[in-house]
Amino acid sequence: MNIFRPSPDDLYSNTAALGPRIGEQVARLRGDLRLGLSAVLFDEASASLVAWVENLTEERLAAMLRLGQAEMVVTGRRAAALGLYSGAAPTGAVRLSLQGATSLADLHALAGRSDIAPTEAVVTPGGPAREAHEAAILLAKSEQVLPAVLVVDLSAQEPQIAQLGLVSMQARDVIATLAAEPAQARVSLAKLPMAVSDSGRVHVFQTGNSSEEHYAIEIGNPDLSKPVTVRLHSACFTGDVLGSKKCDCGPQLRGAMQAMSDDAGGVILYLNQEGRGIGLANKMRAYGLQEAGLDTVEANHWLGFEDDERDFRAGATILHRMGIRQIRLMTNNPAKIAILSAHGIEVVERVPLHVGHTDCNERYLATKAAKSGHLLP
Ligand SMILES: Nc1nc2c(ncn2[C@@H]2O[C@H](COP(=O)(O)OP(=O)(O)OP(=O)(O)O)[C@@H](O)[C@H]2O)c(=O)[nH]1
Ligand SMILES: [Zn+2]
Repeated sequence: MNIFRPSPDDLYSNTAALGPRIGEQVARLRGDLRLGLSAVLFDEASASLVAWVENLTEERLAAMLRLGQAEMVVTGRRAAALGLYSGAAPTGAVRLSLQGATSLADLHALAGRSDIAPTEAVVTPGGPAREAHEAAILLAKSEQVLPAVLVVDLSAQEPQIAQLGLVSMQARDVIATLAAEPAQARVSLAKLPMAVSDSGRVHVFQTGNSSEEHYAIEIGNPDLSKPVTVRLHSACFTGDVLGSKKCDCGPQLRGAMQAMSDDAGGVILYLNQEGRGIGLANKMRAYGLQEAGLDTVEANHWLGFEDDERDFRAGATILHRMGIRQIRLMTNNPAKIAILSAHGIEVVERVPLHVGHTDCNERYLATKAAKSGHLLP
């Protein structure tokens, strides 16, 4: 009789499969940093203890400061907003030396919290940013947290820190994982009668190793084998749900749905990239700054973000998964056409979508045309 007995090698590989893969380790890392825990990031020659300023508590800040000289790492955009560069802002992460005692309120103000009093704390540019610094900033952006990180070099204390159960990773692996386009798995699909059309279906896609979800909404019965009318829409809670007059999102969403229903149907890709990818909390901070006179792009920069932090590759991936190859794209944003085309979707036609202009969003739309390349009517 042939009895299967796993060899020691099989047993080892079976057990190894239970352990976290790199993408899963990054997911754990993001979870820990969001909780306000610190984590250890290794690069060429060093180990850095990193924590996001926005999520730090007084107690953990004090514990980090006791370990050694702490530095803050921000983006070039934020460093420029702090007045550290007169010319163009450097790209990527920038190290800042903290001079003297630094409280949590000081760090929050340096990070760009526009809702708290400005700080008297003095900062000066530090040495060149390392991979660990870049990784910590990318992680914060990926969780829609202000890109500002407290860092302590761990060269001396590494064995002591190893006892604490903090997540540790190679910075290079974090950077590579965050740059990769994650898989999109369709987890559910059901019919949904809507005001614009009795026939419609909602597909829910979940993104590998993160809590992100995107939706594809079929309006009517589009023939997916022919060029499909598609709207690649980014979530806007204030516009889509509240009917905000500060942007054109709500009217664009409803206008696209109506046009699809009036024609041969279509697909709305509703990507959860609130606030051009900076999240609702930061979008509201940006609105606060806009009340003080900044435009939509300047406000993003002031908070340390780029003009547009969205990754439209998810849109292309979802279209491929649905078997859609050719589209008529309803948009005024050439960047959307470029990314979809670069990822194997043929945009056979651009359908302009100029609706919802109000006195309140005149400056917003003019700024998008002037600075972000949006096409005018
Ligand atoms: N950061 C930031 N985001 C904003 C602001 N106003 C609107 N948004 C967001 O901007 C995004 C607009 O999305 P879309 O309408 O899909 O994109 P678009 O780039 O305008 O392109 P088209 O509408 O297709 O021409 C949404 O995620 C909104 O939440 C703002 O002042 N600041
Ligand atoms: Zn909006």
